[in-house]
Amino acid sequence: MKTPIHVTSEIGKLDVVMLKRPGAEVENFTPEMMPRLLFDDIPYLPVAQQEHDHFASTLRDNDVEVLYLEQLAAEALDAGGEAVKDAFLVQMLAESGYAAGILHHVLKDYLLSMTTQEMVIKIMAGVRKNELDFVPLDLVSAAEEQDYPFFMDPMPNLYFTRDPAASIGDGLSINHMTFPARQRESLFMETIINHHPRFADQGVNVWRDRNQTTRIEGGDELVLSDTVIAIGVSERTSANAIEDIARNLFAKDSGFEKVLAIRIPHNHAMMHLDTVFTMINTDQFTVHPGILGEGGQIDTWTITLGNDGELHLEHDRDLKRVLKQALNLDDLDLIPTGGGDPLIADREQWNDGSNTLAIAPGVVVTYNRNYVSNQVLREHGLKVLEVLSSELSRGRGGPRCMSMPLVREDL
Ligand SMILES: NC(=O)NCCC[C@H](N)C(=O)O
Repeated sequence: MKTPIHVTSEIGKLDVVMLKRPGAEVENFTPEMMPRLLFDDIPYLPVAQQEHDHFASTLRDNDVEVLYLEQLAAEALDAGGEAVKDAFLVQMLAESGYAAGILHHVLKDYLLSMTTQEMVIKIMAGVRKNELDFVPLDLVSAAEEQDYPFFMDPMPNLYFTRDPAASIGDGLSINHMTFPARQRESLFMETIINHHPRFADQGVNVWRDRNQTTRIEGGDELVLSDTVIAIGVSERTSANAIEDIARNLFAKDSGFEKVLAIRIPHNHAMMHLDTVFTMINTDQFTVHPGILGEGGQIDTWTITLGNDGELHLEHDRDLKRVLKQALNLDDLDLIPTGGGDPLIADREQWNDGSNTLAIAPGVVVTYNRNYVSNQVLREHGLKVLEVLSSELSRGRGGPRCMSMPLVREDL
């Protein structure tokens, strides 16, 4: 059966992708809230939307079917019926701090007074206290910061559809994310997989669900081939989660036989592996020179299933050697962000210069602002499709972060 999720590489011709058009959530907050919401600035929404539409039309022009998270979520809830919508709301409210109590009921009634699509958009955008004709007088509310403007926080990072879930082979991981600002996001994807007619009962495997305590995010999950995935050991993805998903992939007949764990610095600029390293052709990768130590060294562990049924880990510090072995390549081209100039590399990495989205082998979508890295990619023979990036980049994610491939052609 052809499954609605099928991704056996980072670079196979992209057929179907899921995006989220930035909505009110990307400007519905104060500067004070930015660090907690993992944003470095407040985007100008109309321009962010224009830029995102340009990104989507670049993909459509290259024969990619573009689906939208916000639409799929509403369709899934409608297809599921009253009970599914109710259960979704109960869970979303619980995860927003309202498992019970008067505010649980007030917020639920408010959200249910809308159409399903309006409700989904409202949950994403956040619910401000001044929207409701209700002043809570209970003890829990009294203990809260009275001036705090929200009952339910906005989810500005939703347009980075890459992270709450990751397509791997004929399935996906639905992720338990690291920071509270993003943890509710994966509930939308779980709802879509379970109830949207395009995905429900269509043989989609969930390799790892969101009801886990260990942390993993899609920006750290790279499908290098139909047998190998790379996972960043990062600020957002823990070693325990990597071992857990490796065990599941090996046990569940996924086709994957090798997991390369790659340790990257743990900081906001390099929060995921795909902010510093992406695959762009059968033998070409972008890499931010700042993650490599002396002589291009970086800690990697190749994880396989040992004959004893336990995970077997092999440590190596030579990234090139590890990739060549795992992918059976004689040589490969690690293309440095910013052409290797440390200042340009740091500047362009900050604006997602390493975060390329391959839509076919050797064809990548990048932000236009990273003109040095883009030129270097062209010099290495890549076809580079540039998209607009003044406002979208303020959320600290690039074209790979803003896209969740659902179907790619096999290589
Ligand atoms: N895959 C990615 O690197 N996604 C970018 C996520 C940016 C977002 N502001 C975050 O900190 O989670």
